[in-house]
Amino acid sequence: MTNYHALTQAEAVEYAHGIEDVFPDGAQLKSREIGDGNLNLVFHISDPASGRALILKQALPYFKMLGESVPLTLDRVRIECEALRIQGELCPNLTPKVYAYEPDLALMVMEDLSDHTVMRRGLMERGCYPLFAEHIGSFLARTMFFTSDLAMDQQEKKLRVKSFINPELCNITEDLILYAPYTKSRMNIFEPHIRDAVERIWADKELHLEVTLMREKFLTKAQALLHGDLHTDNIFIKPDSTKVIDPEFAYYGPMGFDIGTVIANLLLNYSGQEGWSTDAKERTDYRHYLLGTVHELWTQFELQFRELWNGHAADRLAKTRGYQDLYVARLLQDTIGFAGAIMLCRVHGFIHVADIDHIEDAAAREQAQRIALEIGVALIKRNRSAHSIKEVLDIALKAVN
Ligand SMILES: Nc1ncnc2c1ncn2[C@@H]1O[C@H](COP(=O)(O)OP(=O)(O)O)[C@@H](O)[C@H]1O
Ligand SMILES: CSC[C@H]1O[C@H](OP(=O)(O)O)[C@H](O)[C@@H]1O
Repeated sequence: MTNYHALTQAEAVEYAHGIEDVFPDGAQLKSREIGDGNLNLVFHISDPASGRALILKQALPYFKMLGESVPLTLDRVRIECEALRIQGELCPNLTPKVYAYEPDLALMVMEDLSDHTVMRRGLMERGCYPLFAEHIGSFLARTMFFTSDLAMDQQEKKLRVKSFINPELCNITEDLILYAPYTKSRMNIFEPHIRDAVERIWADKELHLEVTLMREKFLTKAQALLHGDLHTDNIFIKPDSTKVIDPEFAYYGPMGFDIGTVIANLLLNYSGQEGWSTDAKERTDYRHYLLGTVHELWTQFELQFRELWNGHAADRLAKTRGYQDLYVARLLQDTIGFAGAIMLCRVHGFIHVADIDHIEDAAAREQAQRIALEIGVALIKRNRSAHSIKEVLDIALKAVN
């Protein structure tokens, strides 16, 4: 990438002028850098006169949140664009349109989704999204079924796996989610008031074995093309629309990781409710809504996944009696285990979530952290014996009662 340099606002505007069919000729464009994520520059470029806008996202060759001394591959933009292309073909209404990809500058240009809300923010304001479970169930079922060996020619799938080898970003997950939280690593960041709970996690050998088995799956199970980072900051939402962004962590991995990430983020918000409302009924009602969404999400996913399997499976053994049931049962177990691991790392690991960290009252924040740790540990320990999504709801209810 010899021509690579990080764009200035003025260069971003100039680049945006060249994108066809978005802005009228001679538009006076404005630019704002809105990148509040951990890794990239994001410019919002708009023409106030026509009301049109686009997003220009550029990767930096290092971890934005850690500084220039910690390098990070620019190849992640290729991965993100290619994943968005595949996801866009399979779920056109659930992904942003991509207008341009410029490998030399490690940038992409896409549809502006500012008319949607970032889902984490929406949940923190107790928003309800009646179509979310169906939409995300469809996204998960379609993107994962059609990229798996169930639906693809096995030779083509292997080439796909090769083009989504994403070692540096996978390494972030392998270390920060599936290793450090179980050790006295300096990558763990947590408040002193939960040290006793964290030390119990560090000492829990039964838990460590379960996480080791899940880590093995993440390292070795090339089951489907995953989004790889499907948390609620990467979902844009409004009552009638859901859009999934930012698949730069995409790789071929175990399907349960993506489903588990969505569920974990709903349960992290669930854990933080004491911090967001002083009204007990309001908290209970919203928790009820969140658990209903977890249940409906899995139900929708399972329904749609089975329908796709029955209508489109290409693998010559896919119709083997009992295979589909066993496959779905194992998927649920993986989902539950990964959901638990993602919850723990977002409480005492390196990267946290605003649903809990932004609670101002220290006692309410501590309560939220303890609830999330309790649910996370219980989900991980249940992963290999679980038979129903209802077990997740029971674990979550027990933690707040
Ligand atoms: N298509 C989009 N429309 C509107 N805002 C966006 C869009 N893509 C990203 N953003 C905003 O830019 C910020 C960072 O985006 P993201 O892709 O998550 O970057 P990172 O990969 O660094 O986390 C977030 O606030 C996100 O909401
Ligand atoms: C050290 S980066 C860790 C963290 O950052 C990613 O978040 P995002 O790109 O959405 O800001 C991802 O969740 C990783 O776990």
